[in-house]
Amino acid sequence: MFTDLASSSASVPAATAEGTPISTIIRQRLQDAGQRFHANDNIAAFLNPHELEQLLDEVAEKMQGVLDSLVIDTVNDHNTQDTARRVAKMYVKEVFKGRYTHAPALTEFPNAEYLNELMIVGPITVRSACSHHLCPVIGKLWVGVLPNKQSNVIGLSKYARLVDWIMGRPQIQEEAIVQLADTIMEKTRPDGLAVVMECSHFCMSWRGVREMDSKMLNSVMRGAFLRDANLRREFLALIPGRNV
Ligand SMILES: Nc1nc2c(ncn2[C@@H]2O[C@H](COP(=O)(O)OP(=O)(O)OP(=O)(O)O)[C@@H](O)[C@H]2O)c(=O)[nH]1
Repeated sequence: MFTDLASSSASVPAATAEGTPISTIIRQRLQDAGQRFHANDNIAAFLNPHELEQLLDEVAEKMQGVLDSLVIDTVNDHNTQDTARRVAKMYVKEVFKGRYTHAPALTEFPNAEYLNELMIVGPITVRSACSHHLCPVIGKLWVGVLPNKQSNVIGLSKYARLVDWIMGRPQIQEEAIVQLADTIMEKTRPDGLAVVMECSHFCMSWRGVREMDSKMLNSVMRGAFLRDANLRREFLALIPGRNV
């Protein structure tokens, strides 16, 4: 089970300690609140809005240190002069922004016809990075939902927004799919939920074992999909062109 820090109501005192790195201040808040801050945890509730810029500045400074240690002449090499800041921006505001921003708002519509038929959305693009090497993890996933007759339904695009939020953190695929399923269950309370994910891990192709074609496939079934083998079969049979 993962902690959704974004939905917690932790109070966030403003940074006061002059000269203390902003990451130290944020980490202290998390520790004081007893909150986990693994790579795939969301810590938005522990940051004041302006602190994201301060965090970006700090990461850029440390990234410059990495480039210096890699013996890259960032002063004279026109290609790398702004690389430290570019990489910091990419981490904090782009590829890992799912750690630092609150969950997307989910527009709900009344389930006026009390529908509870199977609905599938996908393929939804997965863009993430592995927690081990911070190498890209790129793929797609499908979500199957058996809505509850009494619950509201959410807008279709919101599944893709939730995927973007959960995958926009350093992840491992096994934990990512569970985190996503837990979040969809918590926010929509369907009778059943199925998720299938298929990803290429660049840590296995670009580097390391350099295996270009292998992918990781995994699935999570909840509620009615766990109990009903026919529903499971129907979902898996309806996923269009998964292997194309
Ligand atoms: N189970 C799982 N493993 C992953 C995932 N993403 C990356 N990995 C693996 O995590 C492992 C990290 O292994 P280490 O042995 O610590 O790192 P390494 O020495 O660089 O390993 P190699 O990749 O084999 O060169 C590698 O085997 C990766 O393939 C994921 O989503 N799930």
